[in-house]
Amino acid sequence: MRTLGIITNPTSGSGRGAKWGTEAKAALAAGGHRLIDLSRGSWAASYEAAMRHRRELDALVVVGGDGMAHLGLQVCAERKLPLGIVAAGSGDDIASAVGLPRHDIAAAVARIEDGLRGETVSIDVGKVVGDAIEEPARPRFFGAVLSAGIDAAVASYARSITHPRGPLKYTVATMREIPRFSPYGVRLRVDGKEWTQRCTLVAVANARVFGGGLIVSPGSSVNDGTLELVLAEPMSRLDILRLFPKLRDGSHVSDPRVRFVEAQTVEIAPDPSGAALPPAFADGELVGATPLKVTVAPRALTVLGGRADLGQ
Ligand SMILES: Nc1ncnc2c1ncn2[C@@H]1O[C@H](COP(=O)(O)OP(=O)(O)OP(=O)(O)O)[C@@H](O)[C@H]1O
Repeated sequence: MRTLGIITNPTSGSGRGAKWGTEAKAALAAGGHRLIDLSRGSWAASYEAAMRHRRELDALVVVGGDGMAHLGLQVCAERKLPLGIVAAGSGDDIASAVGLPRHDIAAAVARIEDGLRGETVSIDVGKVVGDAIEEPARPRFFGAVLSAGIDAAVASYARSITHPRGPLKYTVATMREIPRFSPYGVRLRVDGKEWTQRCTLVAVANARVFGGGLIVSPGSSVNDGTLELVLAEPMSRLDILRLFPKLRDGSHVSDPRVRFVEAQTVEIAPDPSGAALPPAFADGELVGATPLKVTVAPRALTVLGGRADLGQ
């Protein structure tokens, strides 16, 4: 018998989170484990409950999408506490990056059981420091991608509105943000080399995918010990709309306006040569305003039942 913390989120997966959370708890309890339910009324309150109880746990299990995996990362990374992920969100980029099943509670719990018997994978995570990182999780870790470009502006507006709900929120936010777009001014310091430029997209990728399967950084892998800076030069609004569909298969790699730079450390700061950068988002969650410093924390997270193919 193991002591497992579990965090569920009723809002995950367009409202299916409560039902899936109940199913996951029942399946884990049937395995004979002692469960401590650390779910609270918000992401921050659940995080704080998990931090208070983490020393009592053999592992933490999160049920939901990337927001919940992002929560689990904060508690488990660099602490040798294994993380179990029951992927039940709209995107599940982190679960996909470690080859875990989606929307299949029995299969996800079976992987957690495999993990408790020793089948685990250790992955890199991004570690973010900065004065404006949102409380309570500082420094902030991420599993998939951190972005402070046009997609972060869309995410930021989507977060500020209550209607419509679900994926439609992002359509509304895109329709609002693209017409207002003007290239951002950014000062970058990448492994000690510094420059300023204007850009459309500035992202730091640990995994290949973000935004529910968009292949923003095809060359990334969550166990290669590096991050990739993804930069897109200034573009017209029409070209941005043309770029987005290319992320579905990663074909933007052949666009000369998009650059990929392998890095251990990336510092992102606003620069007056262009429009103000939006606040950064990572794994779909608000991280906070720039300046931010991102470093790679190699193999800092152990995922139960993760596979070495890592979703490539
Ligand atoms: N207890 C809670 N009550 C309300 N909202 C919560 C709670 N816990 C987390 N949240 C928020 O709910 C949002 C959605 O969660 P989650 O990411 O798990 O699902 P999703 O959006 O369906 O999946 P994905 O992020 O993979 O697309 C997150 O932004 C998270 O901060």
